[in-house]
Amino acid sequence: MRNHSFDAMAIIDLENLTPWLFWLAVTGLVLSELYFALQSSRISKFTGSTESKLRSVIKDFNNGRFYKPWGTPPIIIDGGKKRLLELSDTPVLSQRAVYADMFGFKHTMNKFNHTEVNIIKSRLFGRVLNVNGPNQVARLYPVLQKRLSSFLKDELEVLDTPDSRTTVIPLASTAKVLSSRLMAVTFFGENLGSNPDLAEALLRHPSQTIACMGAFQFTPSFLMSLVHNIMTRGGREMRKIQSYLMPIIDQGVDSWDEAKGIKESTVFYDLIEQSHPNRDYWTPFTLSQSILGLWLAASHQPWVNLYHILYELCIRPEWQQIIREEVMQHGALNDFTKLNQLSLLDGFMRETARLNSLDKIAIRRKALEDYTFSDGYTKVPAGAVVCVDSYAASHNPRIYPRPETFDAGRFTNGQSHDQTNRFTDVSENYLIWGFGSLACPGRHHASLVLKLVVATLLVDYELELDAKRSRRHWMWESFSIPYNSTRLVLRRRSEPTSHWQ
Ligand code: HEM
Repeated sequence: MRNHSFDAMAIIDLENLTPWLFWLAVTGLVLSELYFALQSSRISKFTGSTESKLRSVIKDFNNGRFYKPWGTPPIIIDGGKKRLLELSDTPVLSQRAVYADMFGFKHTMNKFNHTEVNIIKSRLFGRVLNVNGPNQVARLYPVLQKRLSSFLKDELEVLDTPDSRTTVIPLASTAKVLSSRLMAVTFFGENLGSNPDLAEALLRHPSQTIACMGAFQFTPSFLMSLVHNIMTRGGREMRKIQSYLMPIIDQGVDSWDEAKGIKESTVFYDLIEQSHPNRDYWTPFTLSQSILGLWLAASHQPWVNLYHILYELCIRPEWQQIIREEVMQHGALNDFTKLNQLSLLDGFMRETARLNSLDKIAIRRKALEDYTFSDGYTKVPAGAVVCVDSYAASHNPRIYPRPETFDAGRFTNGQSHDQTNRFTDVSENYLIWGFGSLACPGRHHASLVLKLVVATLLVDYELELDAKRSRRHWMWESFSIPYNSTRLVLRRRSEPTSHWQ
């Protein structure tokens, strides 16, 4: 293992924001908090309440309550399956427009057309990830095991080694780098995916995009391009990624130096092949630009899930033992099909996701024109964002008795009345993947990477939180964001089953 420091890691990595932008944002937030706090108090009570308002502003900032009080809040609708499908699949309620606005894709995705409603793209991604994906990830499993092994040996950022069996690592950044490295293999294969130059760009670009998303909230639109250029050093990583991909797309998959068998199982290969007949539309530039968007989708959620799964395991040591035994009894570590079938591991991950989703709202859509839902009542004006409350769905007591309780066995012991019970299932009572035809097509890839990491760590280590630095997450708007400071203690088990040859 070697000490390794990465500077583009947290989902909103404050160190990564240019300092003056950060302080500008903080000042803007404080002023706006004050403005809204004072505006909401009656003039007659103004002087009496000013002190307490000031105190609450300070308290909010101490508690990490960063948010954008002046933004128009999204319209939250409720509803069953039919309404969720209508929300998800109505073309004028655009998924892409929401994310393009949120992440400033026009800048962060190299001039991405942020108003397009692009069914061609969704179909291509769906076919590659959702239809072909499950078989492909299974074929890549041994390569991923190898990559995980080399990461644990050579790339783990070590904070402390109190004794020869114990290693202390940063939980959030390890989860982030590790899932990026593994996901890179599923996308770009063993050689290209492990190329250190590309791997770093693949790690940094999503972090920069998310940091830009934070900064864009305080940036007048005419300054966005400048801010983006400062924060990303002229879009260096974005251009680097495209410069690796475009020649291969242009010259075809035969020009790509990757072992046979591995190459054909990657997302990149499939994207090139499936888009080939339509190369006039999918030029090397357009396809590589879309891959940047796909990579963002693939990067920013899995690591947060990994963070929470490891955190939950740390505070439930009995479940470490239960899942470890399940993995070992089935000899599942070296057989992805078996690993994927383990119900306790899968149920633990689903329960973690039920209670710890990154976003408390789901199926965000922006109305490209005025829209009235088929009930005739719910009207959405053009430009508004409409969505559902995923927190409420996953805390419905009729579906999940004692919904606040973490019950890791819920999906095997009858304490869930949802019709689905798998981590990767899509359900109206479990919206982490969204719903309808645009539900996350990459969930099988995410599940593979998460299961591989969790099972491997459990077989080799006891997991603990470093009590001194174990804060969990803070809220930013509807997002719950892991703390960077949380430390994970890996204690090598006395009888490790050495599965690495
Ligand atoms: C635990 C990890 C992940 C979670 C929780 C997650 C969740 C989501 C959610 C909530 C959506 C939006 C659905 C909607 O708006 O209706 C989405 C979309 C998407 N996700 Fe994921 N995702 C994860 C991992 C991945 C991975 C690994 C990939 C790629 C390999 C991926 C690819 C996509 C794509 C392409 C879309 C857009 C779908 C479209 O436009 O048709 N996701 N994901």
